[in-house]
Amino acid sequence: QSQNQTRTETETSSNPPKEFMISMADRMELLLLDRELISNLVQYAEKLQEKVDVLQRCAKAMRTPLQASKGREEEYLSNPLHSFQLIRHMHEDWSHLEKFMRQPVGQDQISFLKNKATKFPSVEETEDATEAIYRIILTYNVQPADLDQGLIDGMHYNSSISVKDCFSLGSLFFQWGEYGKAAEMLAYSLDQVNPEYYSVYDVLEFESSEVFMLLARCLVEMDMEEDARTTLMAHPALVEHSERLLTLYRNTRHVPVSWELMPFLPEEFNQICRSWHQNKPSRLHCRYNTTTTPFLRLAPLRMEELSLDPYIVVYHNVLSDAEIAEVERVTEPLLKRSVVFDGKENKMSTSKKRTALGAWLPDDNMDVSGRAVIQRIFRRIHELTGLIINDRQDMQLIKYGYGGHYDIHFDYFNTSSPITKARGDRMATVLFYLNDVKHGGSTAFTDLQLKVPSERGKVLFWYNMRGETHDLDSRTLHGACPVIDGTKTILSCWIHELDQMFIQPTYRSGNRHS
Ligand SMILES: O=C(O)CCC(=O)C(=O)O
Ligand SMILES: [Fe+2]
Repeated sequence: QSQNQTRTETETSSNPPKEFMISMADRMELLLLDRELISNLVQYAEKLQEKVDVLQRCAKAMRTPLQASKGREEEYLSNPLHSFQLIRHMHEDWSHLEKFMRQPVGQDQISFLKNKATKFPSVEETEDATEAIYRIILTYNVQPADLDQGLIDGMHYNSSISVKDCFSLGSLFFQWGEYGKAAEMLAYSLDQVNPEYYSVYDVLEFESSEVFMLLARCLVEMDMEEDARTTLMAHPALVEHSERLLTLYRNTRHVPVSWELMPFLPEEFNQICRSWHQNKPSRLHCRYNTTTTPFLRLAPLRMEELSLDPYIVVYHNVLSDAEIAEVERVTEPLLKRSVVFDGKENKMSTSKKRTALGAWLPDDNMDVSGRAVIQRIFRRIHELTGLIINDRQDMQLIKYGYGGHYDIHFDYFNTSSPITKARGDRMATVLFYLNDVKHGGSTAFTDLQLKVPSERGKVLFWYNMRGETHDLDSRTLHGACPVIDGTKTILSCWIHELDQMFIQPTYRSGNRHS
């Protein structure tokens, strides 16, 4: 389980990369570019076709006068007119034709394509996009055949998937050591091969033998050597190498990438994310909270208790549309990918634990109106929870795109650090959902079998510690399910225990650093 990312991490500030998963506008740009390039390709083909047409006409024009010569060449050449024609034609025409044949065609279209290459997604961006689909497939248990029909978690998306898409997903599953899923995906990729497109595969440098080899390798990893042999034997180019390849795969077993570089999506968590998971019916109720603070007597908020132990409640309609819009406006320029130190590569890299953009609030560069809305939200948190909100409160806006998720984690640190020494650990969490997510993106509490969908204006509040003892409560293990459709924006605010020292009768440090 990962620990929450903290304010102390360094963050990259260079050229902001495109956010294809999060930003519809960035994806739209790609789609429009793709359309432009397809018309460019059609234009290029037309230019080539014009030349082909002219060449065919030339061949026909040159062939016609010779037609009469077939089988009676001597007679033909005894005609002085024919002889003259032949000599003149051979002297002049072929050199002109050579000039024409050499003339480049469609150079403008080739340059156009080349110049647009700077706008193509990078290797990293493409990996991110593939990993996003990997998370959706794994969490929502999407079968390859479902993917082809665009069926995800019980919803129909009007889409399908190509051979190359399947192969690239299969390769990622393989890299991450999910050999069974990889094999399913690769086998499905082979089913999708369309003989009509053989020449297209050639141009796109797609070798079906690569799919067969990777599939065989997965089967070896799963100790299914006989099936691996059959797979290799099924490809004409691999038949004679099959034994050598099998020995190679047997002797060089695959090492999946290190677990730190992979998302952690255990089955217990995934099951809660899926649409058929229903929270256990509780006998807890929904009521208006008018008691926590005097403010609530004037403006009661609809409150729903989700769990009494640990204490988890939901409030509805806490933030107004104007407040949400204001928070989003002031945060937009601050959003960055969170990065963590990757010990293996010895560099900062984007975290696979949480695939989203984040911004710490409030920020020094924020305008007056931005600061005001953040302060108003802090006050609202106090009114809801009755807890003391420090003026150095940590609050983070998190924005997830498709496939965006947060690995299961505890919000407390359970380590000794300057923050925990000064303010204690994170005793409670307040989570504001700023939008409705069309599909996916719920918050899931694994141990409690509890799912909380992202719904605009809703606030989730829970204690990470037991009330009496301040023992860290491991039942609060939770994460964010991958978003399937749309984006998800939340505000996370963590309330520290030592900030409460004047309102709590006694303080105990609980079961720390266990
Ligand atoms: O996005 C979510 O639903 C969960 C966020 C979360 O766990 C956190 O910010 O600590
Ligand atoms: Fe959390």
